[in-house]
Amino acid sequence: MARQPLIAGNWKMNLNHLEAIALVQKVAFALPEKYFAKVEVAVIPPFTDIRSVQTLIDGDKLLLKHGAQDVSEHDSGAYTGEVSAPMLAKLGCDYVVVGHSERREYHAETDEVVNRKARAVLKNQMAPIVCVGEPLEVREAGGHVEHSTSQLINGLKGLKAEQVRQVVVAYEPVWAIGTGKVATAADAQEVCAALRAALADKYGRDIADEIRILYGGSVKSSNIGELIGQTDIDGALVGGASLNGDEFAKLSAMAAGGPLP
Ligand SMILES: O=C(CO)COP(=O)(O)O
Repeated sequence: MARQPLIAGNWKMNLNHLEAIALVQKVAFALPEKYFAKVEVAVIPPFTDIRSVQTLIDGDKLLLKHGAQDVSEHDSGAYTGEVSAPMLAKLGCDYVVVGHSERREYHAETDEVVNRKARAVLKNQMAPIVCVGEPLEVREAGGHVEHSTSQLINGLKGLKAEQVRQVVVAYEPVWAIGTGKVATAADAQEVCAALRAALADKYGRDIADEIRILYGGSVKSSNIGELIGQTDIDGALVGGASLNGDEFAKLSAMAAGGPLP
């Protein structure tokens, strides 16, 4: 079964809501509708931008999807500063990133936390983008496959097979994030294939074949073609390059199989 590629732009902590509107308009203007038949394109802005982005997408019937970068594991209550999955669902979010390495590193998120967040997202009919990936010292010691597969299997613990089907996986080697140092297509494929094999082991081949596995780490329009040409890479989680509307549109068009006119 063919998996539809997904290009998701993780804006991280960039752009206020006015800048967000300008960027979404730019992407929508630069990327003709016909490309959306071949690639799903999502923007993942900061929480404070989501309402503006949702209003624009809905109002102009744009084909872009949108999501959030994080979520609380709790549904409601005395959790000052947190944003819940029901709140994000109400804002029409399609995707929620969980377990990004920046959250794991700066906010001490463990696999158990990531697992509870993924469950909260699924319970509210959105798709979690579960991020995994090794730091440089693990890669240098040769433990990258083991590290990433174990993060994934722990992150999905206790989910039913029909929930696992909704999950998107993102392999983001920490050493390739924001460094300009993209993993070679072969390196990325090695880990993405291992992640799919681990999913097949645990949930069966049919489910593993349905799940989209993205690569993330210094993805640009100039390298997406080679990455997406790999058997087990179904798109990208894009940081820096998603902040430039023309570049993000170009990158998305490349993932759809052809350059922009
Ligand atoms: O962390 C990333 C996306 O979630 C990747 O960021 P860069 O594309 O800026 O390397």
